[in-house]
Amino acid sequence: MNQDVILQVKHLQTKFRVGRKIVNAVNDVSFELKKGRTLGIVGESGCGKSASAHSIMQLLPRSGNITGGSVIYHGPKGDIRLEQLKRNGKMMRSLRGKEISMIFQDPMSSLNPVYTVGRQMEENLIRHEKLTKGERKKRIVAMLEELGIPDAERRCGEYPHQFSGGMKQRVMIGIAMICNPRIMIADEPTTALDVTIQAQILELMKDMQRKHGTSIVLITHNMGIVAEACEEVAVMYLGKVVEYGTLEQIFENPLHPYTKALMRSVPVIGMDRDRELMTIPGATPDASTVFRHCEFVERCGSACGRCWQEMPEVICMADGHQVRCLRYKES
Ligand SMILES: Nc1ncnc2c1ncn2[C@@H]1O[C@H](COP(=O)(O)OP(=O)(O)OP(=O)(O)O)[C@@H](O)[C@H]1O
Repeated sequence: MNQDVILQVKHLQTKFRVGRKIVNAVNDVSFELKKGRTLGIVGESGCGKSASAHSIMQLLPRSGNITGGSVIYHGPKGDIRLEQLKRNGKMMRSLRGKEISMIFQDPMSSLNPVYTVGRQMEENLIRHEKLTKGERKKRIVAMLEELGIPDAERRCGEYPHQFSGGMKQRVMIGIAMICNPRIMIADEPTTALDVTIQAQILELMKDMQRKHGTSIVLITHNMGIVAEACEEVAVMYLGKVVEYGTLEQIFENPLHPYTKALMRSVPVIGMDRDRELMTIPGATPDASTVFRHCEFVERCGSACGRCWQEMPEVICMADGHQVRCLRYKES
């Protein structure tokens, strides 16, 4: 095993039961998170990004279950198989918020409106650290200052509705970072924010990473955000990782037609001004469909007869770049 890897997801499978249907939300997903780096998980809505994150954190709802594969956390006390832990067992509770934290897309629904911001930041400290009330207050104020929230001492006594959207998201980062976790999973942390604030929040996360050495999994549907913030990238489509590599590999030599389509769908700094932004035709199929051929075939501009007959396996290039496509050379 590579010493630099902190989290290893191998052939993970997660299914949801919806009535009599089985939804294959995560279907043979593998990736590695390296220490102090940011892995981007990117793909359209419904491709299984959040289900992957919730599987790692053991935060799946009752209807969801990990049915295969493994999630190995290389922690300070040795390796822990997270998928084997009870969702609310002692070990998982001791890791969640302390060593592995998560920030969610919508701060409004994640922050509790009836508690002050300081009280909500204090919760993780009470749970995981042996500190006096005064020491906790000091840590919270220092964290809010680090997050660029002016007048931190006073503001930690205020309620979420007294904060702007961007400030609320800073608080969410504060809650996630207060115990200095080794891993932070950020699920679309900037989606609800306008573009300037988005950039500030991303910069702030990178800042925190530089200062604290945090490893980040950044979930997004936006290739522009991947380009700005990530070092490694997993592109997901319908529960599978269809392309995986370093940022350079993915951006300089995209191999999967879906990755290429995603890139054409967002403006990226430096792109030709006259180039039109494209949408990907069609919609993601229902995740309960059982496929015997490539899941992307109906939306793919490069598909051939074989693509309708065979399920592509992962192909690994000599430089480690991976793709799940029969036509990656031709597309
Ligand atoms: N609680 C649930 N019950 C049933 N199906 C679910 C549940 N949560 C997610 N799914 C299904 O699992 C699949 C993956 O969903 P997931 O939320 O992981 O996608 P996503 O890529 O995170 O999308 P988004 O960007 O919209 O958050 C989808 O088909 C979705 O409908």
